Amino acid sequence: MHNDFDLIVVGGGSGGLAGAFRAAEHGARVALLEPEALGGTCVNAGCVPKKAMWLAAEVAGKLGFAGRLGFPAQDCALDWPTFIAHRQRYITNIHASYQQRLDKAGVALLPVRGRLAGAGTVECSNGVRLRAPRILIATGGHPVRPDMPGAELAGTSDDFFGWTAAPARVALVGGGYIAVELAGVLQALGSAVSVFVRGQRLVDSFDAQLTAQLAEDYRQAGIHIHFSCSVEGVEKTGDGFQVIAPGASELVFDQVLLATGRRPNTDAIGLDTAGVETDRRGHIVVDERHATNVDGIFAVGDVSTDLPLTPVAIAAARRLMDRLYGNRDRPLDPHDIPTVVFSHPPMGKVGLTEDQAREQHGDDVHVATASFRPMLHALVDSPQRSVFKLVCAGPDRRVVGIHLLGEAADEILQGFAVALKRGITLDDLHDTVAIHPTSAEEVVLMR
Ligand SMILES: Cc1cc2nc3c(=O)[nH]c(=O)nc-3n(C[C@H](O)[C@H](O)[C@H](O)COP(=O)(O)OP(=O)(O)OC[C@H]3O[C@@H](n4cnc5c(N)ncnc54)[C@H](O)[C@@H]3O)c2cc1C
Ligand SMILES: NC(=O)c1ccc[n+]([C@@H]2O[C@H](COP(=O)([O-])OP(=O)(O)OC[C@H]3O[C@@H](n4cnc5c(N)ncnc54)[C@H](O)[C@@H]3O)[C@@H](O)[C@H]2O)c1
Repeated sequence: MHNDFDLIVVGGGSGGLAGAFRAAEHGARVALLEPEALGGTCVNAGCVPKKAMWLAAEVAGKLGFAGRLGFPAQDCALDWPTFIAHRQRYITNIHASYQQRLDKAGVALLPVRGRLAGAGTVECSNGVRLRAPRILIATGGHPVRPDMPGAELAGTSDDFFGWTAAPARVALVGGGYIAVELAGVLQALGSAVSVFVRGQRLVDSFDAQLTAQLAEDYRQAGIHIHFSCSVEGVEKTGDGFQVIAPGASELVFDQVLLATGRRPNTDAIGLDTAGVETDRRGHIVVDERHATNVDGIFAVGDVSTDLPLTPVAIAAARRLMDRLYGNRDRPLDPHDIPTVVFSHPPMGKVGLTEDQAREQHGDDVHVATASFRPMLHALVDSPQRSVFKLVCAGPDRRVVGIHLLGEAADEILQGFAVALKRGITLDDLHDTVAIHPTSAEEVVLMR
């Protein structure tokens, strides 16, 4: 049977683009199917616009300190339209850069939706059928709305990125990455923020001691967090929206955002036709080499059972293409993946939390913690505290977890994540001379 391409990639987000580029580098003839803007969630409605808003919020926080440090007081309110023009120009440049790179790499970019029509065949939304011996599914995911009355009155993170002003009163439903990140941004940019969390703590995949401090930092910043509070619906009132939840009956909001998780984009992509297996939440089941149960069909990124983070999608796609076309087989290690919540302050982790370490190593766990005020916060007498924590295990006190909450945690973690992966011990950290005065030095000084 005639093949049009060596590889068809369905989805031009983080994973799909990385796979298309790497396969083309190895000489494969690649078609990339993407009906929307290049870059997918990360570039258009995720990491990139979110980080831009986070940076604006950081600047707002610093401007708030300026008056207390002796700088002349000034109006710190953000002019959203101006900032958004900068944000979107940055994103447009990313699109242009991807387009140029695809052209240079000889990848055929087709602005269509794809669906599997049997092994080796993809049917495009314009009716064209393409054939290739290998297909990569990288269709990502979308926000879910809980099944409750009035859910359609609320927005999601996708809607947030369309806003051109900070609403005066915002409710966020959820206690995960997105709820915590958007709560911090909106409060810093002038909204009065309430967060409704079903459970008893924020981002519960992170260390409990750090998330408790983050909740306290948010409380000090004026954010109202309602823990153990299940939202049962949203209603329109005279001048806004009400969240139906215990203790919320008096509260009215201008906007309600649902940040209650995401689902994979697996509907209508022909998985049944091709016989591709999914798990109970609809993610495509892949093995450690990102192969599905069907020969020649692979999946990476949020559509798969992998951790839904951009660098994971990219690393998985590159390694897959190195194996398929470059004769180099290095499966992605799913352990010890560093990750940061862009809260205010940011919170990062790599490896095991203290609880996980105790489950795996019993009593043979040593924990070192530092809780301190970063210098700028001490200078302006702000109550915000940093909490850093090392989790070590075994007789040689190998570092199995690093947890950082505080200014610059997002930038500090990456280098220490390399060290953890290389198997360093607490003694190795103590043998390293500190850089003073920094927050990072606490990592090598903690006992
Ligand atoms: C608000 C928010 C903030 C985030 N912040 C971070 C962060 O700071 N750091 C981080 O690491 N991760 C972050 N993430 C997660 C990150 O965005 C995702 O893990 C990443 O984008 C997944 O990449 P992907 O390639 O799997 O899917 P996506 O980037 O979602 O790309 C999928 C692409 O497939 C296309 N597509 C869908 N169906 C079809 C079809 N049938 N045919 C053709 N194309 C199709 C879509 O249009 C889309 O462009 C964030 C996510 C959100 C929502
Ligand atoms: N900085 C980053 O790297 C970053 C930022 C944003 C998103 N992401 C990725 O995207 C994924 C999705 O983010 P997210 O925040 O949507 O999901 P999440 O899984 O982090 O959090 C979902 C939250 O919603 C709550 N929830 C679920 N159903 C609910 C309901 N019916 N009512 C009330 N609460 C409910 C959960 O308890 C949880 O607190 C993350 O897991 C992460 O991998 C990463």
